[in-house]
Amino acid sequence: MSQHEPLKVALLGAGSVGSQVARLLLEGRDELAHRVGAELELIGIAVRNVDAKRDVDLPSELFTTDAESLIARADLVVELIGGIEPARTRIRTALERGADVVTANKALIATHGPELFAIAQERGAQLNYEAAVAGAIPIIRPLRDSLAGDQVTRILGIVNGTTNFILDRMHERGDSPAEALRIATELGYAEADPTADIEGFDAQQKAAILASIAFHTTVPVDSVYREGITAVTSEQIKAATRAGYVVKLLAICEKVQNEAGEAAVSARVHPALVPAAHPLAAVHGGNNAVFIESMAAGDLMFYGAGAGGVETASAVLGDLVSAARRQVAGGPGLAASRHAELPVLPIGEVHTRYQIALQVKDEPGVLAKIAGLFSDHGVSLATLEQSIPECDASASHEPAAAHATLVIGTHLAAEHALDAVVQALSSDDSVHVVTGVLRVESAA
Ligand SMILES: NC(=O)C1=CN([C@@H]2O[C@H](COP(=O)(O)OP(=O)(O)OC[C@H]3O[C@@H](n4cnc5c(N)ncnc54)[C@H](O)[C@@H]3O)[C@@H](O)[C@H]2O)C=CC1
Ligand SMILES: N[C@@H](CC=O)C(=O)O
Ligand code: NA
Repeated sequence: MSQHEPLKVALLGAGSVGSQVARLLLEGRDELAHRVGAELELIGIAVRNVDAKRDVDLPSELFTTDAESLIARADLVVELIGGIEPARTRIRTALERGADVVTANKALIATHGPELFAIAQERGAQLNYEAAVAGAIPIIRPLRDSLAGDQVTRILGIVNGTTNFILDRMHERGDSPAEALRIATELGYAEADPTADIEGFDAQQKAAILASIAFHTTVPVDSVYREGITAVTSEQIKAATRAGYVVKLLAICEKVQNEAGEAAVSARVHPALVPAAHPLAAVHGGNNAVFIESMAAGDLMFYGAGAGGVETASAVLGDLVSAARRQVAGGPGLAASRHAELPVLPIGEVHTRYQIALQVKDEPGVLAKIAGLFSDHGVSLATLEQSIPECDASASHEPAAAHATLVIGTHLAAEHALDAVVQALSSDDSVHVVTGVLRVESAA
């Protein structure tokens, strides 16, 4: 590993996201050091009350109420206190010192982004904010970097996990909005003041950030039309369901033409009916999804956890590692780290489930024999479907074809074991032919 000095990381805030960032930084210290080329040393966590009870057990000596002196010693500052002040002043101080900053604070980026980016640029520092929009989902970087050569025409998405959770609960379980919000808050999805979620302010800030990046334009938060979900009733949800729709809080950012036919930007956030068959209708709980339409790439879709402490911490750490790599390398850093050098499994050692179709003799004892061939190789059967071809008596005087088609589903098995079963089946005199093997894949 490189001999680069450890990089000092100051964390501001130890709430839902901050405490998870601290935990992942401490638990992943060695691995992160390999990825960065230097240790990421968590030098302290600035909080309001060092004795407050927290969900995550963190070393008490890390806590301080003196954020200023922590920032003064840091190479990288992670701001996770939220809101405008003192977050804005702390980030300004850090950037003015030349430290890189990572934040999840969409309220701040949407309202004071230009001022902070200007300081960052002037001081040669980075201000990363992937977690500010759609939590764990990589969306800022793809929009800003990967699509930098394309023309984005429209963004349509669910960008607030709390309201998606509430609407989903109202729709799926008939929960009251208040009960659903209580659970969303317990799960760490809601803002410190959940009015930001339910009245659509949070989604409005995210829409302003997305539209600004996508359309290379300053999109003030107040120019984004906003309606929250507080006026959505369970009767409306039921009526929407009957008509084949689902109610979702959408953020829609578009490149349009104004009445004079000139290019313009429109951004709005409001509840809307989405057809039940639309992919957005299948976004449940605290998840988010963002569709991007662009001239060259066409349609792209991003989906995943839009809220939650540990999920959001993933995006924060990604930003942190990226900034730290630049500090170590004096540039973008490693294109791809290879330090783990794990063995790559041959296909025979891969475990999956299988569906095997075969034609067998239609006679007594065959099924038991075939089941035996599977169990001889340690492959256990999950499903078995048998069909016998119908015989058209008027077309032929021959006896009915004495074979049956079997479709067998297995539980998880190693590929080499499955190969052995197929070989055994192929050479068994009860089997006419193994007609096909498909692997059955599903989410982990
Ligand atoms: N919770 C989530 O799912 C997501 C949150 N975010 C953003 O991440 C940031 C943090 O959010 P959460 O962790 O959920 O909030 P939180 O309310 O759980 O945590 C904020 C913490 O900062 C502390 N704090 C407030 N003022 C402080 C100060 N002056 N100095 C030190 N600590 C102070 C609070 O006591 C609290 O412990 C916010 O900007 C939020 O919008 C972004 C994406 C997802
Ligand atoms: N409160 C926000 C948290 C993530 O940005 C949400 O519910 O989406
Ligand atoms: Na994100």
